[in-house]
Amino acid sequence: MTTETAAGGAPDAEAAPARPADAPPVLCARDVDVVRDGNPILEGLSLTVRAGEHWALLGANGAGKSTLLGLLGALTHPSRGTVDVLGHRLGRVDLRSLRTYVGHVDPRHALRSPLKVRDVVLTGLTNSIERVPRRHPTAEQSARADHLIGLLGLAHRREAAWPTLSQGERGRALIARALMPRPRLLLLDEPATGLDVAGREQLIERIDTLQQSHPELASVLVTHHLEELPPGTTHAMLLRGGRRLAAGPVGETLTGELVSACFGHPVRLFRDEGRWSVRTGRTAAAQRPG
Ligand SMILES: Nc1ncnc2c1ncn2[C@@H]1O[C@H](COP(=O)(O)OP(=O)(O)OP(=O)(O)O)[C@@H](O)[C@H]1O
Repeated sequence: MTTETAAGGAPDAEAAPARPADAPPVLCARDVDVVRDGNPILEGLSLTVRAGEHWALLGANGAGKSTLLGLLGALTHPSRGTVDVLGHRLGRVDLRSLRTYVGHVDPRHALRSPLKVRDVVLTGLTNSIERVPRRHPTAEQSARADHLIGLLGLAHRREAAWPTLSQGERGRALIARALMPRPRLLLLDEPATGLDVAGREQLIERIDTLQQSHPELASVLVTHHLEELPPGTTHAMLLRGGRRLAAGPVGETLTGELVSACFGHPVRLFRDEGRWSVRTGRTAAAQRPG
């Protein structure tokens, strides 16, 4: 059954079960500003992500989503405020060591050589694009790579060369790669961009399986499209102009009113079997019976 999500903040009956509020924070950003070339990109942002939570980061083009993801992934420092990843403060520890705890899936992965899927997944151990010469995986690491390839639905493509993969297969291979070092946090930057319907649905299905098989893993997924959110999404942050418009459990944040304000366009939200869909306010009103 499709239901319109609550406009005023009532919990959504289909929302994923809430995690205990005292689960340990995987990351904690407090009052963060990012300034680039004198321009404020993020202003006064705070966010706490706990083990087992799956956050959606939503906002229009230029809202600051990728910049925030770069901070959470220990790729950059804030200009003001603090970011703690698993209790380690950015600026006080080596960023490379922090990245071991964070799996960052970027669809713009710049691999040029024809590595096989299995070898691409194994580069997650060295956090490198290409294979590191003279580094050979252990039997346990190879077995883990095969396990993750199966989990992401790519067992039949294990020996395929990277350039022959479809975009959807590449996206799933990159998630398997990001999981190799057993991260506590998975960051997904617009993972469904450019996928056809089948590719998108396969991706969402695999993310769903992953969330169920790794209950302690936390994730933050950036997207412009609510249709791309996995049903296990527990929380959402809405960004507008580098500021936090709303953040919290999906039942409170993914409402027509807040999403309309986030994108600057009137929309209505519907939820069916855990998945969201959006229609512009006017169209949805015209289709209402009676
Ligand atoms: N190094 C930089 N110098 C100046 N401005 C920057 C820099 N990096 C990003 N910006 C600006 O900051 C704003 C936020 O960029 P960001 O890429 O984080 O947004 P986004 O929400 O991910 O956008 P999109 O949805 O289009 O990918 C944009 O206006 C962008 O032009």
